Amino acid sequence: MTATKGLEGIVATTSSISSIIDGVLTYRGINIDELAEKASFEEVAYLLWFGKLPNATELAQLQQQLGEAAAVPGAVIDQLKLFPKDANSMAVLRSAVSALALYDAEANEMSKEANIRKAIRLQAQIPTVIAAYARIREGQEPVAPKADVSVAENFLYMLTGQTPERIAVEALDKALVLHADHELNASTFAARVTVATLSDIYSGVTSAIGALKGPLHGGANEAVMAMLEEVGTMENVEGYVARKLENKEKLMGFGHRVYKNGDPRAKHLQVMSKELGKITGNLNWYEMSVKIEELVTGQKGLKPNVDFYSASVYTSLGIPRDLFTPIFAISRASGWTAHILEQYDNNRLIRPRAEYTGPASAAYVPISQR
Ligand SMILES: CC(=O)SCCNC(=O)CCNC(=O)[C@H](O)C(C)(C)COP(=O)(O)OP(=O)(O)OC[C@H]1O[C@@H](n2cnc3c(N)ncnc32)[C@H](O)[C@@H]1OP(=O)(O)O
Ligand SMILES: O=C([O-])CC(=O)C(=O)O
Repeated sequence: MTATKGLEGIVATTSSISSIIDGVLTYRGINIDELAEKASFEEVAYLLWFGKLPNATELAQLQQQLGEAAAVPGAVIDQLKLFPKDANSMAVLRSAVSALALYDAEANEMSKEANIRKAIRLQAQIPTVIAAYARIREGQEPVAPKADVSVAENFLYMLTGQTPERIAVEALDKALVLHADHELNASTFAARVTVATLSDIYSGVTSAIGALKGPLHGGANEAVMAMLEEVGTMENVEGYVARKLENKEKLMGFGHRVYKNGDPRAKHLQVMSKELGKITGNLNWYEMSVKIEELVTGQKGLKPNVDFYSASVYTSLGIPRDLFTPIFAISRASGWTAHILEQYDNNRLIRPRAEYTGPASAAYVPISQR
């Protein structure tokens, strides 16, 4: 038995939800480039869950279900109020999703219908929890969700209490489409491993949030913004990149386990970053990002991944840095739950082996002799 570090190249399951073939990403066979231009996040969530694009009635029904489910139990809001005000927002989300299960009468109901209802509830409630905590920590009351607006609009509305600009809603919606699913990424794998024990969907999503939080995965978008803030101005870019490369340190938002010739989602976020920078009158983050890309790709051959330009996009939308990874979770909740449903449909316990590297045989030494 020989281990493959990081399971690189190991095909661990079959899935019909999304594919990465020759660097092309599809959701249910539809190219991400087309979805990014034409589909709403709700259409994409429907596509991931049900395997086909919704017709107008099906889409309206899903939008209604999401709107109606968006309010979270008061007990969960009360718990958010008890959390430290300086807690990590992904840790808050992980705890809150776990808490949501306690107030869902169907939490441990394992029928397919119940699991679809819970997937929709989770999708609807995750943005509410994130926005509520963002306000609570600032000493403000949470804003109740609207029942008749998109996930993107509702999130921005709940953050500020103001109706967001159309352009902001469109940008966030597109970002949600781009992040919705990505084959067997680490957080989705974590979700599938958890529910393959026949544990419940909340446990699967809680595991996934824990995995997404790390800076080698979803947490990279916050690390990118931290880098841009540290660099500060265009004049500092060259020195910063040179230092990082010289010290063999990672440049956040670059590289990918699967894409070696570039992440097809990055170009959409780059365009959005530029457009939003023009609208806000601050192209600094975008221009520094372009310069960093030029240097890192030129000198190291590494291409930006989905997290790289999303950092400047979210900053231009006025979103605080520590909500970037939670926003990723809003989107990826659709993919996680689609994968959980798929896992339940054709389940087998996921239990690989480890190559043992410890001593072959060791004596038990009584405690008095150690
Ligand atoms: C949504 C997402 O999860 S996208 C990924 C988000 N994560 C990041 O942006 C963090 C920065 N990137 C990375 O850490 C990595 O590229 C990962 C984790 C994404 C992929 O990791 P792996 O597939 O294990 O690649 P690995 O770490 O083996 O890298 C291969 C080589 O490229 C280098 N490399 C990879 N990414 C980077 C980077 N961002 N900066 C500098 N060097 C890098 C490695 O140091 C390694 O060099 P070596 O062969 O000289 O030792
Ligand atoms: O697939 C991966 O390894 C990481 C990634 O890009 C994602 O989850 O979107």
